[in-house]
Amino acid sequence: MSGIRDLDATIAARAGADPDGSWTAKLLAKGPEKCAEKFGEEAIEAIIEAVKGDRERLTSEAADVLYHLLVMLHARGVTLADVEAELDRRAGVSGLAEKASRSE
Ligand SMILES: N=c1c2ncn([C@@H]3O[C@H](COP(=O)(O)OP(=O)(O)OP(=O)(O)O)[C@@H](O)[C@H]3O)c2ncn1[C@@H]1O[C@H](COP(=O)(O)O)[C@@H](O)[C@H]1O
Repeated sequence: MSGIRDLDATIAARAGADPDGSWTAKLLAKGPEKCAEKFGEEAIEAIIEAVKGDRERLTSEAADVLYHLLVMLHARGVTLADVEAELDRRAGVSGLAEKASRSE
């Protein structure tokens, strides 16, 4: 998934760029709430394509979702490394076992 790391680095680099020349800079300049709103919109569009079963459209919307997720995380100072550390923490723990431990 080096593509995601490259994209994350691009987003970080664009953060201080001129909003007139970068969608990322423009979105970040609008604040974390707007970034979260856009992420929500893109997630809904992906849900619609998943329900419809359009593989090509779902792939495209999934790319939008990942991009907007990274922008939203950046807006709140959460790094991809933070998320990867959380994923690593969960690795090897069954989701069923984790759920059971929460309901005790
Ligand atoms: N992956 C993306 C990416 N995915 C989606 N988008 C943009 O996200 C926007 C969302 O589209 P919408 O139709 O929902 O938004 P809109 O209707 O144009 O805007 P609103 O009316 O909702 O405000 C579009 O303008 C897309 O171009 C992206 N913009 C940038 N990237 C990546 O970020 C890099 C840097 O981009 P810039 O910051 O623009 O230089 C690019 O090279 C890409 O790798």
